[in-house]
Amino acid sequence: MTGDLLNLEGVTKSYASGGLLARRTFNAVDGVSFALDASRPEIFAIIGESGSGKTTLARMILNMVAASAGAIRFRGKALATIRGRRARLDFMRQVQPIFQNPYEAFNPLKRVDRYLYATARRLAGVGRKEVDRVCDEALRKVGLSLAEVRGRFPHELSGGQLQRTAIARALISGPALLVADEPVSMVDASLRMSIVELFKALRDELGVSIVYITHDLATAYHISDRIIIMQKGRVVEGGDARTVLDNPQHPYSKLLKSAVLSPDNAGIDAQAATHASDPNTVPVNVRSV
Ligand SMILES: Nc1ncnc2c1ncn2[C@@H]1O[C@H](COP(=O)(O)OP(=O)(O)OP(=O)(O)O)[C@@H](O)[C@H]1O
Repeated sequence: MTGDLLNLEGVTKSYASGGLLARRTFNAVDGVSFALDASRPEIFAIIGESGSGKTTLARMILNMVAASAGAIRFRGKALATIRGRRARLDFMRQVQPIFQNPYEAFNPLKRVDRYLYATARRLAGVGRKEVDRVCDEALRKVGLSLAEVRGRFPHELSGGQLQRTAIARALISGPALLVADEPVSMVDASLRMSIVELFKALRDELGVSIVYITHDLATAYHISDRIIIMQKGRVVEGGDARTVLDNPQHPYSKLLKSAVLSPDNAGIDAQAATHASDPNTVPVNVRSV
């Protein structure tokens, strides 16, 4: 397929802040632009400290929150124009979320296979007789099987197994894009690399693109094709992951780099760079890098 899978142009999200008497607005996300090519599946990392706007951006890409300005297009269609149940379901089939905490994503009182079955039946429209096979296939793509998770409650699986199950669930509808918001930060450090390695396999074997949101530079360096670095809602630097992280230009990126680079350090985060702020930073259009 040619053209952009995902295209963001000047995407901004404003919120009100302050009390009634000192009301003002601030931009949680401020003029972010980038595009993913439909013909080249990739892992695109969005990196930044807490409060830099990553989750807000993810929620806009998932069409859970509307942008205040700018446009997000998926396969050429502006998300703002998606109306009605059918169009929403169609979008959800193609763009699936992976959330940070798998124990929050699954109700503790509900068996996890119920989620897989419901997704297969309702979202992917799988017939009753095919449900087991489809769920098993999705689980096998993440290194599990239906036999391993059938009848289990969330607490009966490890954090890593549960996050894999969440990824399997996201794969059932055959999405072209996964938006993974801090998908390994609640997973044991020893299992993180195996889950991010799984993203690489999904990219290479299934052709799925992944927006990987993280403050963990080690995993981002290890698996990403391209990255953007966000600070206070703005993109301060972006481009090829290795190029940016090997030779960062922005003071904030330089501090991030000084914190981590080895995959063995997969727990070090970006918070150390909190003070590398430069309020005069000009937003970067990643298309041009
Ligand atoms: N619904 C909202 N109303 C008001 N402010 C909000 C809302 N959602 C987010 N914010 C603010 O927007 C800014 C960006 O938040 P966001 O959660 O996107 O950052 P983040 O980079 O994902 O941080 P974290 O890693 O801690 O989740 C923060 O200052 C946050 O307080």
